Amino acid sequence: MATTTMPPTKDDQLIFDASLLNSKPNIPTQFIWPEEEKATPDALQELHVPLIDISGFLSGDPHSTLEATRLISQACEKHGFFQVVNHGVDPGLIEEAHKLIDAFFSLPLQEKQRAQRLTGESCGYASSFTGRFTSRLPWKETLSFRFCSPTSVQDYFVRTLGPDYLRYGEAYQKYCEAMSELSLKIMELLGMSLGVGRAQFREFFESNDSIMRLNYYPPCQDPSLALGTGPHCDPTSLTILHQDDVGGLQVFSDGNWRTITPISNAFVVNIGDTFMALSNGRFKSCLHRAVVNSTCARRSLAFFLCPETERVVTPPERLVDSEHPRAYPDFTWPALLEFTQKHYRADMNTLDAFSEWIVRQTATTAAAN
Ligand SMILES: C=C1C[C@]23C[C@@]1(O)CC[C@H]2[C@@]12CC[C@H](O)[C@@](C)(C(=O)O1)[C@H]2[C@@H]3C(=O)O
Ligand SMILES: O=C(O)CCC(=O)C(=O)O
Ligand SMILES: [Fe+2]
Repeated sequence: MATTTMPPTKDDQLIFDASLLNSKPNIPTQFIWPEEEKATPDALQELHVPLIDISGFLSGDPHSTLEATRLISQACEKHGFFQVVNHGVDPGLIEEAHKLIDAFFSLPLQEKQRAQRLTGESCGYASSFTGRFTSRLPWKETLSFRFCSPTSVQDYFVRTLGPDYLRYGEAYQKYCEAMSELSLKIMELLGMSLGVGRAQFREFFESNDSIMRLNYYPPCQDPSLALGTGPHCDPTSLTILHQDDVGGLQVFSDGNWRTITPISNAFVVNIGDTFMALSNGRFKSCLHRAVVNSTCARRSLAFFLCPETERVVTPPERLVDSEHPRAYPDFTWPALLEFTQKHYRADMNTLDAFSEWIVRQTATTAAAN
């Protein structure tokens, strides 16, 4: 199979510039995924999951709340994935957030690089992950930023890119606030589904230190060899994702990759590793990936709910007993984040690898004292 190598830049750091790469007949080898991870035709089958209507729960209807918690338990015990509709988020906010993805990623590369994500950092602009990994690169560009206060997003855009980007800051600040509110409501439902009460996880995440990511997947001339986002479980707690109408998200369920067809009025929700640990392993962290296509660019908006930095991730007592011993050690979110940025490439085994790493670190520290 003929492949090209990545064009080197002046400081020898590889750059993913899709408009240049796309004009070549073949994709660079760094973007070719191994046979066992590539997109396969069976993944074209749809994953059948109920759309959870949360309007009844939001307005306090007990019957509808009970039904929502039943469906959520089923989905989270199985694959950690569901979709919500009638969520109350303003469609105009979502539309604006998608428009600004297009506006940002169509800027010249040099302008986007003013927000360049530094090695080991989780925020900023990343054109693929060329500086971080040398193989199995994702065919995408991303912009990630922190949401932790009523002005953090706004401040990020203005500080990093200048006052001309205030419009972006304001729009994404509002979007993150809506996502944070929605995720707290979902935390109430998750608490009820796990039988630990409505307040348990809502209080835990009330003041959160979350991450917002804009994903932009340019068309790829050979989509059967590449992946937009490789198979992974999100290390974060809960992901609320809105995909545009192009499609590309796939979830692993019952031993197969399955497609999640976009629904414009729905949010895709998935459990991440941190919540799997909080639930003592009862709810599964969702294994997912995104494929690319040869004709049109795809966008997705991902809000990753994360605990405040000093909060200890430990399951409620009610979820630990002799039949369900502790599945994971206590940790803080920054320790897991650092693990994924500096020591381990996030995949389907991140939480187990991290748990073993913590246990080893603790033993080493104890031996040294
Ligand atoms: C192709 C990829 C994108 C990703 C790195 C990966 O190899 C597969 C995991 C993805 C992940 C998950 C955790 C973090 O959100 C992230 C920034 C990371 O370090 O690994 C993402 C990367 C991404 O989504 O862009
Ligand atoms: O774009 C998508 O559909 C998935 C993105 C994703 O998994 C991520 O950003 O962690
Ligand atoms: Fe993800």
